[in-house]
Amino acid sequence: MDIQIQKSSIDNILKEIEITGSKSESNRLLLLQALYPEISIDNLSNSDDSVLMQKALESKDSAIDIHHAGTAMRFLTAYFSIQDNREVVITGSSRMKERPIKILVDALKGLGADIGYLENEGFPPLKIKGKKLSNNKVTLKANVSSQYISALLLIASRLNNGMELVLEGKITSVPYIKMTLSLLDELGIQTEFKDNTIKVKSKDAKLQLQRFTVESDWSSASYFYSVVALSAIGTQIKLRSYKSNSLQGDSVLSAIYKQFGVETTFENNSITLHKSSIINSQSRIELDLSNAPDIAQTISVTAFGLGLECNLIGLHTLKIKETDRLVALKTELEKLGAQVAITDKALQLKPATHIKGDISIATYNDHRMAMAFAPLGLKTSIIIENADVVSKSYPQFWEDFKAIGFIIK
Ligand SMILES: O=C(O)C1=C[C@@H](OP(=O)(O)O)[C@@H](O)[C@H](O)C1
Ligand SMILES: C=C(OP(=O)(O)O)C(=O)O
Repeated sequence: MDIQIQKSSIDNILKEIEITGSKSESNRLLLLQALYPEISIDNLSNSDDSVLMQKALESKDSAIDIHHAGTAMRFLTAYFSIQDNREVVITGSSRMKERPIKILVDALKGLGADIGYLENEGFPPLKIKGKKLSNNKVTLKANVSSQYISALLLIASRLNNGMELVLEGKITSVPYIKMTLSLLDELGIQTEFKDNTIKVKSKDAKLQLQRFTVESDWSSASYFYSVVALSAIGTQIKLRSYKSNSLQGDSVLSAIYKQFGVETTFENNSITLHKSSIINSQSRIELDLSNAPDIAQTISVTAFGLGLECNLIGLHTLKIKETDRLVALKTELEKLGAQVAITDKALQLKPATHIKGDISIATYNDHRMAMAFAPLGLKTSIIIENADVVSKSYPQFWEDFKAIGFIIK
């Protein structure tokens, strides 16, 4: 379903939105809950990816289809590798079959796992024969996706001798690794991350009953940051339920969006975003997003909407996400009149003086393409193709967008 967003504006009355739980925290906690049933989880994400993760963990089938859910694919590969005497085929969407998994599979095989490729070497679908893993030390490349590392860490405490991971190369998406380690620490699983080595102690005993409340999703909050940045001075939106000491790396939004004139106030488990200043059109946005890749699309579109120059680096993981996000961003921003240059890891946007109207934005089965471009409805009338892709991480997105004042047909 395509939708049309008419040129809209947000009034000055404070709007409040409750955003679903973090997809990253939820998918980790679901896997940990399968390993340690003493865990209970509040404010679980209602995203497609978390629903698919939960169903896969509950399923007794020998065939699992994880659709577009990358973290779920990687985490479940590790999980099924240690399910003794169970054989599973895990597959996904056609895009999932193009998203590399060899680094993780090689690491698991190094630990003793039995995993085979059913189509192309290095890519899903995989056939996994679960067994007890005999080794505990493995070396892997850390500059392609942190999801491989988190997948290993999540099962590490269930191995007889724990796990020692030696990470090669520049470690990417580090906050996601730290999130995994923090959750293990909260469970009383001992971990150590020093230089390029991570150690996790084995924990076979039962845990004390543990109740976790998932913080709301910061990547989803980015679209409201963009809305406030593109709105008039005085515009405010309140988002629940967030905290200042987040486990999510995308909470860096509160610092980044100051450059777009948006101030963030933390109070009683919520954040209020407030457009407090107009940004000089000569200013330039320069960011390294290797620790926060999921907000690259939002930031590029905000900068374009404000007519600012923007240079983003550290984008090397974007090519293997739901789509090649670098190419998708360039193609769709240029339809609107932008001038964009990309490499395999960087994006440069020239300051724009005009935004074309009634342009139809393709979304490439990527939720973040749909949500990142939507705030441009404050500047022009825009069409978002296959708008229901948002359900991958944020099923209520369009309802919430209407609730803050967007006119959607
Ligand atoms: O571990 C996680 O929950 C995630 C890690 C990141 O992936 P990469 O490490 O591949 O960049 C991020 O892009 C993804 O949306 C979620
Ligand atoms: C990259 C993402 O998800 P995944 O890798 O889990 O498919 C995302 O949500 O932006």
